[in-house]
Amino acid sequence: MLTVREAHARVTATFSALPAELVSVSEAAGRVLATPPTARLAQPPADLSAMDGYAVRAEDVPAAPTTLKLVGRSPAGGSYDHALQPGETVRIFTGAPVPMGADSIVIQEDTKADGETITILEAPTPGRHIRRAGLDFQVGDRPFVAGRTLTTRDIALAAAMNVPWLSVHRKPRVAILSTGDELVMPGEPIGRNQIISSSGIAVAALVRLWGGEPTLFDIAHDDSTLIEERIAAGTQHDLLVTLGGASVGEHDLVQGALKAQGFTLDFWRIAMRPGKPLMFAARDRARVLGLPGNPVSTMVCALLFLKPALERLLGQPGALVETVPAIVGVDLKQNDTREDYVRAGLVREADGTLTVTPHKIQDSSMLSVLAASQAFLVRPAHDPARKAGDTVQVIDLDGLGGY
Ligand SMILES: Nc1nc2c(c(=O)[nH]1)N[C@H]1C(S)=C(S)[C@@H](COP(=O)(O)OP(=O)(O)OC[C@H]3O[C@@H](n4cnc5c(N)ncnc54)[C@H](O)[C@@H]3O)O[C@H]1N2
Ligand code: MOO
Repeated sequence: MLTVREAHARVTATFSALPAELVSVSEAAGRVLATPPTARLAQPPADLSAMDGYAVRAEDVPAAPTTLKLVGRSPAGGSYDHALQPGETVRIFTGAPVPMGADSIVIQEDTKADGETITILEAPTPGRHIRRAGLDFQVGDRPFVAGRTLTTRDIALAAAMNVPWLSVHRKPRVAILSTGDELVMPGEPIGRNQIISSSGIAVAALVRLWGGEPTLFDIAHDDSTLIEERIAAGTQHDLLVTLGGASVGEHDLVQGALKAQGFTLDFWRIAMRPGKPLMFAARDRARVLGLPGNPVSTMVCALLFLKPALERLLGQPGALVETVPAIVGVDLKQNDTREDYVRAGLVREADGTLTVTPHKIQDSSMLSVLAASQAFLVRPAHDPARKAGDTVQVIDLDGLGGY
């Protein structure tokens, strides 16, 4: 059996960045940058006032109070186009250009206006309340790097840089195929021995969360011809994810169908729990990730293998999900030969340390336990027995942005 690390390395090695496309800056949040944009203007474009008040020459107001003559106005979006002369002041507003000759702004609270006579009540220091041209960014600045998943903060900056279009990687198109006679979609008529195909819905949501575009195929019942047809349709996508049918029972038909369609099975057994019957297969440019059917196994394997595969398609490194140290709350028995992803509660103590406590039941069919977990406690194969208080590694599920 392969280790998780070996399987991760083999999966990610076969994916590389999809081509770029242009999207409107207003649609670009959450997309992955292919080519970093360049600022097309400086911000601010000129020296601007940071306050509502009066533009002055500091040398005209060596001490307060001093009176100055009001000679004009500079509103945001307008300007006062004469040089300020000795003894003059201009009414100015936040975001408005500072008139030539002025070197400081006195806020209006520190002034008294009487017609065209303005009394300055606080002596300014040169440069006070002026934002210099290019303070935020200069023409030609490139504040982003390729491969960055654009946040709303990035979008604000790119828009301010006067970049209407951004070059991002095309979204990975992922087909999702659930197989099994027992499965129906939520809300459909359901037979006595049937269950809901929850995993297709969950994986489609994960694909969206991780930047891809899912297509949820109709459920394929346990019929090799039908499964083969769906697999053929799946090859039109960047990746086909199959759910279930990966194991060894005679109703587990996905492996056979993949072989019949000319796929080479790279591997189909991983030394992990849950998730042992994970499959990965390739044919030319087509890739199939076969996730095990038990719903918790599906979710664990999606995090470990599907997420990095999508990241690679998006021009990112596709590293294995990171673990962080935590203190285990109970004693743990020695682990066996499979790396364990134990569903667990996670509490952040007042001093910032994390305490992890495994749930009592670890059945890989139990979504209620998964949903009530904040962590996977990751136990390497052959991990020795642990005492309460020992340090272990965990995946912080609440830190995964909606997983
Ligand atoms: N003799 C053995 N039996 C099993 C082994 C084994 O090594 N030897 N492995 C077990 C493990 S571990 C897992 S995980 C499962 C995975 O098997 P499959 O990938 O073939 O999945 P299925 O048999 O089709 O289904 C398993 C289970 O999951 C439910 N399921 C399937 N698809 C969905 C879906 N889309 N949504 C919700 N639930 C789904 C299905 O109804 C079954 O209950 O095999 C063990 N057996
Ligand atoms: O590994 Mo299975 O995925 O134990 O349920």
